[in-house]
Amino acid sequence: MSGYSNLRKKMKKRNIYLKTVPVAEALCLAMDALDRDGLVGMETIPAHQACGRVTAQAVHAVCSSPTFHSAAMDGYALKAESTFAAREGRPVRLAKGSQCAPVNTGHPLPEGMDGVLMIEKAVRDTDDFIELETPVFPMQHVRRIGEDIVATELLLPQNRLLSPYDVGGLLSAGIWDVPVWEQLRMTFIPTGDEVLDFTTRPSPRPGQVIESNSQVFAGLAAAQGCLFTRVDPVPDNEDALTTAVREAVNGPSHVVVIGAGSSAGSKDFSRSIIESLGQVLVHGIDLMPGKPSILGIVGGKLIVGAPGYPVSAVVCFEELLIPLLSWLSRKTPPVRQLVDVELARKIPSKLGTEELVRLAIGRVGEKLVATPLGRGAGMLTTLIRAQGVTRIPVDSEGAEAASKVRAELLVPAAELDQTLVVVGSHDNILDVLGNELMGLTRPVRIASSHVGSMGGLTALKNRSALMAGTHLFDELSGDFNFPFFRKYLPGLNVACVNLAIRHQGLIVAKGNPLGISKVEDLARPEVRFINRQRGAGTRILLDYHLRQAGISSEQVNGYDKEEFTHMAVAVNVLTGTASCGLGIFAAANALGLDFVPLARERYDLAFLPEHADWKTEVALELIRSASFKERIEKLGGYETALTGRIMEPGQGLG
Ligand SMILES: Nc1nc2c(c(=O)[nH]1)N[C@H]1C(S)=C(S)[C@@H](COP(=O)(O)OP(=O)(O)OC[C@H]3O[C@@H](n4cnc5c(N)ncnc54)[C@H](O)[C@@H]3O)O[C@H]1N2
Ligand code: MOO
Repeated sequence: MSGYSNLRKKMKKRNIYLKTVPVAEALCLAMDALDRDGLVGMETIPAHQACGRVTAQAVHAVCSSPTFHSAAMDGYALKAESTFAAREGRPVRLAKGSQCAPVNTGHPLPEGMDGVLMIEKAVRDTDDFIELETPVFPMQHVRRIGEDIVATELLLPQNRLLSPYDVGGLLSAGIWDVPVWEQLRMTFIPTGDEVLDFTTRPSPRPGQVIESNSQVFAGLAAAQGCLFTRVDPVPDNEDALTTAVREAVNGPSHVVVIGAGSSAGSKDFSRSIIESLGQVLVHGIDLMPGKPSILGIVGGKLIVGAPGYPVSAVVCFEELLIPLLSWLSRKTPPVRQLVDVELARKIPSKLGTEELVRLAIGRVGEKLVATPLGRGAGMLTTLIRAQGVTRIPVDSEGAEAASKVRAELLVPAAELDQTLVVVGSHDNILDVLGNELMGLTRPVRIASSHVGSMGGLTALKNRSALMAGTHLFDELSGDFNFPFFRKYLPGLNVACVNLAIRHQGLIVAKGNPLGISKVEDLARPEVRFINRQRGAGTRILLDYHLRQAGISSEQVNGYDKEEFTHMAVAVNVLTGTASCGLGIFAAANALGLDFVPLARERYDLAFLPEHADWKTEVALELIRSASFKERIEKLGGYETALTGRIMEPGQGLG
């Protein structure tokens, strides 16, 4: 009984009444509630330090520029009318001192002079006189007083984001101090018992997480011209967090962010604390990730409850904080470039919520191809790997593979042309290749999508990848890849370069407690297998070995359980979810697992020569290099006898 009532009490405390609103509405609610002029004051700062700041008032020029008539060229100042008679072959002579005077660019024009002859136009130049054959018209090569800036004129209006050019203009106009809006200040309060202060360089134990969101926010805030303070992480204790929030609100910051604790957990206090100190304006936006974001107001300051998951936190920053910081600082919010991209894989989506999906984007021929990245809100690497983001509308169930979607770019468009799209089977060698390509004078970035060898061939066929990682073994011929090219890419001229011969084997727990030593062991009832997805070369290899051993798939416990990568298979073994899986040595090695070698196979990169571009060429050249071979050998579990060679049909492992 008492257990029940405790739980009910806890449930009552939980914020299960989250009511989501569209992002635009959330922003309006915050803008309506905040007194911007009261919150963000004006200050006067030295003009030379004002780049990136926003003028709070109109700025008028104090002095003109130039402040005097000035020579625009090196040459001779003179009276224009004294030169009117000059013609080719009928030079006019002017005495130095009385009729003309030497001037350099920028010098004041001597009294009584109104034009400048460029020095190279003087057909004779002696100690006493010059001669010219072309007339000078009045004010020729002269910069007049106030040509650029006229004293008293409006130089810059209010709410102008000051550029380096503006600073130049301010100084030229004799303005030493400039009225600007205060620079926004943000305090970030990381929360959570499990959250470790990164400044102590901690080693996380199970249940612990290294605090990183504050530093992501620090960088994002700096990019918005906002000063940033992080306080030490606060444990999941309502009183301690309330104190931290109160202190932050009483401090100099205009914006206070509580990192995590925004959702419905029994220790998620952000909402109740904001309610106790001020007002919650929004709890929940119609957007995933980032849904449980909170906007509130305490003591006239903006207070934000950012979700704890890194991707959700970033969405909260990008969708809510950037528009609000821009508004508070009177800046125009940044706009991302839009491009149409073709999806390399389908994006399923739930009806009822708008979803943001990050994309790895690269140019393949005429089109931009996008691979949807994982959607876990905790996947920081999706932020690292993305070049764009697409929005799946609230009323959509997603987008199909090969369909076009609109993407917002997170990088300059030119970067997409430097990206080599590799689709297909994944191997750690691709990471080595990716790293080496970035070291070139003209760096190439790899965007790789792991859809298995067959998926890679489909991508080549659809011209949505430049290269495809493939290791398809044909048991009839004993050859790799070519029999599959003939069958699935008929009529296409497909070439392939070998990256390595790699060792595939059974990945088992450290010490191999079940004594798994051969493929026959997979039929033992106590062995729980973890398979690869259909179309993966590794799965085809498994099926071959099962057939050789006379074992049907039904006999393998776990045959239907699929993972998409070697590492995911290894993780299943590490956590005990499975006792065994087929994969490469590198994956077992990375997680300290044991490896029972089963087969040697060719891991190649396939490409269409007539579709290849400079990036393909650069990659091929690098793969052929001796240093690349050396790096592969260092990984262990690979042989490099064929590395860099263009393969021939029927070559097998020879
Ligand atoms: N029953 C429900 N559960 C959850 C809901 C919901 O609606 N009902 N919403 C889910 C969604 S969506 C999100 S997003 C998260 C938001 O979680 P919180 O804001 O409450 O954050 P925590 O649970 O405390 O942490 C989540 C996750 O993030 C890690 N974390 C926290 N702070 C940091 C930091 N500064 N740096 C790096 N990582 C951090 C934390 O350890 C957790 O792993 O809630 C869902 N749950
Ligand atoms: O909205 Mo949460 O931010 O999906 O992950």
